Order: sequence, then C-alpha cells, then structure tokens
Amino acid sequence: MNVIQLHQVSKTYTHYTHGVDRLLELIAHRSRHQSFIALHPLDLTICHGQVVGIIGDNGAGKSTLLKLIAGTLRPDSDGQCEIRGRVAALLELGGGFHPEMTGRENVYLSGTMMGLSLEEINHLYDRIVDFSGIAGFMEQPVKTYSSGMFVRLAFSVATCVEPDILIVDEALSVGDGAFARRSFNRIMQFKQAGKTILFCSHALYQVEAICDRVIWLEQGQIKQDGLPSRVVSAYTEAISLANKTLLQASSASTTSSITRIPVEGTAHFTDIKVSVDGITGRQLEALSLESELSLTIAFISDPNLPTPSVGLLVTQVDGRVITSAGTQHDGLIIEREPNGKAKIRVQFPKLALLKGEYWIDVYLLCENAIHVYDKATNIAQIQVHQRGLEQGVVSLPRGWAQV
Ligand SMILES: Nc1ncnc2c1ncn2[C@@H]1O[C@H](COP(=O)(O)OP(=O)(O)OP(=O)(O)O)[C@@H](O)[C@H]1O
Repeated sequence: MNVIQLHQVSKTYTHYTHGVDRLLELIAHRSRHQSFIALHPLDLTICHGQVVGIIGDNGAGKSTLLKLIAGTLRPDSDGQCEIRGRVAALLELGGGFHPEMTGRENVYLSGTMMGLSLEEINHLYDRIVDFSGIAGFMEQPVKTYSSGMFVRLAFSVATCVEPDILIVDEALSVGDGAFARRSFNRIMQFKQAGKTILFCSHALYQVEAICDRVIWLEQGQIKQDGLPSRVVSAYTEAISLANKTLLQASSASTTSSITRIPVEGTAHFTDIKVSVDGITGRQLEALSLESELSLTIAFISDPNLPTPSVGLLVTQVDGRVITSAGTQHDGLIIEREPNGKAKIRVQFPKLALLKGEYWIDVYLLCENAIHVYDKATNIAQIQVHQRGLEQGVVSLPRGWAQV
C-alpha cells in the first residue's frame, strides 16, 4: 500500500537581496526578488513499511522534500502530496514548539496538532516525559531549553504518539550521546514494527545500515533512487576530492589519551595509534604486499552499556571506500575493564593495497555496529608504494596453474 504519493511536487523559494526589498515590493508592486527552485517537479511513491534514506549535499533539497511530505511546507501550486496516516516529523530544532509555552503546554499543543484527543494526550503524557528525561523542566517555557532538551522533548512527542510515518531530519546528531543512542534504538523499534520512516542524514553508514531504500537528491532533483548499497556508493564516489584533502581528525579524542569517564550511555576513543612496520604517525609510508599496518585503539565506555564494537574504513582520497573491517563482523568479543576501558589491536600483515594514497577512518559503534558513539575520520594517511606493475587498488590472493 502506498502511504506517500507525490505527483509533480516542486518548491520554489523567494530570495530577497535586502530585507527591505520585501516591503518595497509590496508598496511599489514591482518585483524585487529572485525565485529559487529548491525542488524541481518530482514524482515519488513510498510504500507502507519502507525505511527510506534521503541523502545529498548541503542545499540539495532534502529538508525541503521532508517538509513537503510532513505538511509543514506547501508545494508550488501544480504539485499534489497524498499522505495516508499520522505523520510525526522531527524537522528542525524546536519546530512546531511555541517558545513562550512550557514543555507541558507544547506537548499538548503538538499532540493536538497531530490529531490526538485530550484523553489520548493525557494517557501518553507520562510516557513522553519519561522518555525525554527532562521531567524537571516541563513547567518551564521551552525558550529556556538547550538545543539538546528541545530535541529530547520533540523526539519523545514524535515517537510516543505512535505515528504511521516518522520523518527524521538529522535530529539524532543533536542531543547528547546517551539520548542519541536511545532515540536510535527507538527508530530501530519503529522499523521492526513495520512503520514507514524517512530518514535524512549525512551519516551514510547509518543510512545504509538502517534503510531499505535510498534517494539521492542533487540540486533539487532525484539523482538516484534504489538499493542503499548502490545509491550510497554512487554518492560516495561523486563526493568531491576536496573532502579528503586535509589531514583532519574529526574527533579531538583520537590521539590525546583523554580518559574522562564517559557520560552515561556513551563511549569515546581515548587513543588511536596507527603504525606501519613499527613506525607510528599520521602520515605513513608502506610497501605493498610487504609492510604491516597496525592500529591500536583504546576507548572508554559506560560500563553499563553492552560492549561497543570497533570498525575501520580504508578510503581513497576521493572518499571511495576500499575496504572495511569490524570487530562485530569478525566476531571479536572485546573484553573491558570494570571501568569500561578497553584496548584492542588490529594488524594487516603483507598489506594488500596497491600503490596510492589511502586514509583510515575509525568508528566506535554500538554492539550491533550501527549506532556511532565516536569517530575519527582521516586519522592517518598511508602512502603505499609497490615494486611491480600490478594495476588497481588491491592485490587479490591467487593461484596460477598450468592445466
Ligand atoms: N525558507 C527558505 N527560503 C529561501 N530559501 C530556502 C529556504 N529554505 C531552504 N532554502 C534553500 O533551498 C535550498 C535547499 O534547502 P534544503 O534545506 O532543502 O537543503 P538540504 O539538502 O536539506 O541541505 P542541508 O543538508 O544543508 O540541510 C538551499 O539552497 C536553501 O538555501
């Protein structure tokens, strides 16, 4: 059954160079704006129970598309959006909340706007507050909330009202780690319960892990729509070279041996060392099929959490993933100290990469290797040299025979 059906839906925004132009336009009845097509006319059908990821560069039109589906934005006049079922959307921080009203009042307001009766909201109220974890702030105006508190409450409302369609726009990247994990688990429960989910994120790994269909938007048009593995890798290939040119570790914790105790429900790296043939560094040289690449990875985690898993990616300069490895996939059971600390090593003897420049990204993930607790991207750059003329990026183990 189709629950979302868009027919020739587009969105054009009006851009004014100066704020005052809007007023002058009204007074003088002369156009002082430019029209900007954020979304070109598109047709889209989403079936009940599909988990659809929306990916694309900044400004590609992802949020615009989600807002049109959520009904918080009107399409241009020719388009038609048909939506079946109750929609709960987490689109912008505090979107739908009234800043002057208290958390409690906003819960009732949001519930009413989603079509719930007073009795239904009364019935759900404690559950919403309980999941949000901000019971002590429900009588305060939400304008006093931090961004994390906004997300907590908005997420609780959106998911406790049992929507048929859940729309999540990057919301999980805000909020603290423990809540991010809980909300992630809740999304997975929705998926298991067969709900329809639209999930927009720049975290491609998560999109691929969660979704069963991915739509790649480019400059307001659907560039690809299909299986996550295909669409995500096509998108990754298209991401510009510029993304990888700087040696930047995205997590400050990667090499600095920080051992602060993690917040409840979270985990983070405390140290990552990358070495080739015993030399440790962030810019390393290796000899194809001879050198040994080794990573020593230390992390600390809330001891009450299931033991996290660790994954790594070897990528090329354009972001293309060459290979990956993970403790969960490889069946390593990491042993932690009672305080939640652990240290592991992975070795790649006789490095099978051929000549070229490679980068290493390391991820600290939940026990199912989906939710990301911490990441260290571009943690090291490996320049691989080779003796022979073998072509490509990897050397496959092989056997030749005369037959
Ligand atoms: N209210 C608005 N008024 C004018 N232009 C807008 C408005 N909202 C979005 N745009 C423009 O429309 C384009 C698409 O924006 P949109 O937020 O949908 O992109 P996105 O793919 O979600 O980007 P990001 O990944 O950065 O969130 C952008 O160029 C943006 O500047």
